Amino acid sequence: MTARRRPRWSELQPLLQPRGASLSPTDRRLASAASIADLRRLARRRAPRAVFDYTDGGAGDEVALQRSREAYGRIEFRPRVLHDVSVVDSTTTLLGRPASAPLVFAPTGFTRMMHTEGEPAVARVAAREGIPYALSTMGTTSIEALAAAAPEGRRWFQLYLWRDRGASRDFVTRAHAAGYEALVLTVDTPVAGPRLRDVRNGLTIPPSLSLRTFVDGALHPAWWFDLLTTEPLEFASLNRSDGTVAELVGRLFDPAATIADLAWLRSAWQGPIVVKGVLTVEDARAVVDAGADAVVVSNHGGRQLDRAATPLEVLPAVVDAVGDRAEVYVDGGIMSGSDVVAAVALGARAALVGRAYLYGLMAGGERGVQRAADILLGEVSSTMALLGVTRVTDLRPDHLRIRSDGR
Ligand SMILES: Cc1cc2nc3c(=O)[nH]c(=O)nc-3n(C[C@H](O)[C@H](O)[C@H](O)COP(=O)(O)O)c2cc1C
Ligand SMILES: CCCCC(=O)C(=O)O
Repeated sequence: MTARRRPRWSELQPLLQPRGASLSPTDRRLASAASIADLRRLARRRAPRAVFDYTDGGAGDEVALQRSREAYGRIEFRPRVLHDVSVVDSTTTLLGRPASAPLVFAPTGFTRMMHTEGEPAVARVAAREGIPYALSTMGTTSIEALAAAAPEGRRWFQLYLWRDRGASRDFVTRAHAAGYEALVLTVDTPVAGPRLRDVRNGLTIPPSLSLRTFVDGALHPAWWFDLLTTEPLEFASLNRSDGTVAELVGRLFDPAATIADLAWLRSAWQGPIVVKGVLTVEDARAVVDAGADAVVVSNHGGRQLDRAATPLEVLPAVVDAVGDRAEVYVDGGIMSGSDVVAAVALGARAALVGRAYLYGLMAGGERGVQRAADILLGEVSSTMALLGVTRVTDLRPDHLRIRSDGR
């Protein structure tokens, strides 16, 4: 009979080490995030309140923001079983070029305020994952620097029309010279939406030092340290501009822009034009008539006109009206890959996400954005498989129904 040998300490040690012990604390936190909602919780802890609120918040009473999210909660899937789903292909084409999934990283202003790695981090993840990313006119990385950071990526440039039309023309010229593939003209921001959280927090761009921001920063030292050790924000379009978001919009954006400006843009830009911020069939028809190649059904993530229509609800009518002449995308409130699949089943060619990747960025820079992309793309594939669908083009409205009881 052999005696039972007592295990040696060296053999036990690996079992006693916490899982992922070789990872940095940030990586460990990110690895424990199983959903975009988890990344949001991490983001809330790391970022100063004013920065988190600017990202997370909406306009007015945030009714449009809430409704945009709730619309996805009303989706009930109708899975089809006993279909071979051993290989799921989430690829598609957007504006005539391949994308690994029907997903786009939406343009977001002041991204380096959320984390100093900023727009280049977002662009690198998008390039790695084979999805397009739109740099904002209000971005904090120049058009050229972003192109250098992700030369192989699908880069779009989002245009706000300036009062100074010479400056708008310059952005178009620079975007072309730097190899951007498409322009995204955002049309829902003639004036700033009333962002009440920003008013209450006293947010300025760049954040300015006051007792309130000092305390906010002191409570979030990691963010503060990063900010102090990198260069000041560099704007995509401006050398520098200070003020509240509403002041910047009032000073720079042209509230007199009309459909004639879209016609001008059509003549000035040879590549595809995406018009972002359409919420009615009438406007969708008008912008496609004026030369748009794609429209984004969007209420700007509930950040502009509060109680504006809910994008997912408007989507099918816009697809019916212009879907044969233009690609139709949707955004607002998308927090999972299954939301993306629902939007595609209802006729969207792609879904844009803003906050989903920004929560990742705030939680852990580029690695956090990568985590957000992994979560979203993984969920797109698993939702398709569970629905019994292996190709994006096979997603149809009859894969879901919309519950009217709100549960
Ligand atoms: C912090 C933040 C900044 C934004 N900045 C811009 C911008 O500069 N230009 C623009 O067209 N849209 C901007 N948007 C709107 C997004 O492009 C997109 O429409 C919206 O985020 C979609 O909703 P979601 O965040 O719920 O995904 C911004 C959104 C957020 C959250
Ligand atoms: C309003 C202009 C600044 C960026 C932006 O579009 C947003 O915060 O939603």
